[in-house]
Amino acid sequence: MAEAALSDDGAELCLLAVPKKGRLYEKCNQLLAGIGLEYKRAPRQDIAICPSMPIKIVFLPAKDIAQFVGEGNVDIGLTGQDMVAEADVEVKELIHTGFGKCQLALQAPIKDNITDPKMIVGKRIATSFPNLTKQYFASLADGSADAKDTKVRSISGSVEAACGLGLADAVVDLVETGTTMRAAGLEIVSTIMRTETVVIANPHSTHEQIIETLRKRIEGYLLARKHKMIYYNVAKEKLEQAMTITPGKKKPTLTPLADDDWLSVGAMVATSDVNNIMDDLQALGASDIFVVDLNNCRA
Ligand SMILES: Nc1ncnc2c1ncn2[C@@H]1O[C@H](COP(=O)(O)OP(=O)(O)OP(=O)(O)O)[C@@H](O)[C@H]1O
Ligand SMILES: O=P(O)(O)OC[C@H]1O[C@H](OP(=O)(O)OP(=O)(O)O)[C@H](O)[C@@H]1O
Repeated sequence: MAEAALSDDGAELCLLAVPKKGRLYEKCNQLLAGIGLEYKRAPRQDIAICPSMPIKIVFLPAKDIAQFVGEGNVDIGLTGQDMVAEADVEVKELIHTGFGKCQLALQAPIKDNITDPKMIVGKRIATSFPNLTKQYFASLADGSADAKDTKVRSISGSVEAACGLGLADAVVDLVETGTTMRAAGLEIVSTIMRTETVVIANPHSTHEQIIETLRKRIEGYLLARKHKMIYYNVAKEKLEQAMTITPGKKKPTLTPLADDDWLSVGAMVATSDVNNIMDDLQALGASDIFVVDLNNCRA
């Protein structure tokens, strides 16, 4: 266990790890701002203290976050499920954030026409996920002698280039849009796992209360990001139909208007549905339809 970080008054600080660069950096930074964790980070420093909570933020490579949270050096962190699986550590998965979605896939050159992952057993694989790759091939080969012959070479970046360079017959790497894969002349042979960014915590952390506060704040922030508030006026006789279009999270809020035959309705709606909902309400005869962004919320 690492030496505990202390606040000015000597209390132990909860360590929160976020990716220091790469794909997840910007999204995680927005999330920190959204949950009120402002911090000052000196140039080139990977540690920052939060004035508003007894928390020290550590900026680490996404790969190390899973390892450090699992081993208890850090209390809570944000990283990919792929990194957690690769590190093979025991962590509590607190929240699926819905961002950083992609898949870890076995990819081979299109020209080789590999139709079954078993065709790659015994060949050379390049990856930055050596543990998951070895496990995958062990399960594929059912313990046959060929499984041991599959050579897994660990490389840290630009994995897709390995086949073109003659270093490997196939690669295991992340695919989101497939642009990188196609540019390298590769195609997916099989999906090893689907992954997204998760909030993880060490199961034995002594900072249970702070972790719980962070969990609630992050959940509220993510819920707000996925929803908007819609407000509109509707004739009382159309209320029942309007409520089927906007049922709200529990129920919509109804407010009387100066005109006894009409009501004002407020309801939470999914961001992805908001335009269809406005179309449907307008077609029903609702008027003065407004949509308002949510900064944060609690269910
Ligand atoms: N193309 C992608 N689309 C969505 N999520 C991704 C993508 N690539 C990576 N991720 C997610 O982001 C995590 C970190 O990936 P990233 O490549 O940024 O890490 P890194 O290796 O630490 O950074 P860098 O590549 O800059 O060294 C991955 O473990 C995965 O969960
Ligand atoms: O399917 P796509 O949308 O093309 O995304 C996949 C690429 O994204 C990641 O790399 P990244 O661009 O983060 O850089 P890296 O190779 O340096 O890790 C991953 O390692 C792939 O190379």
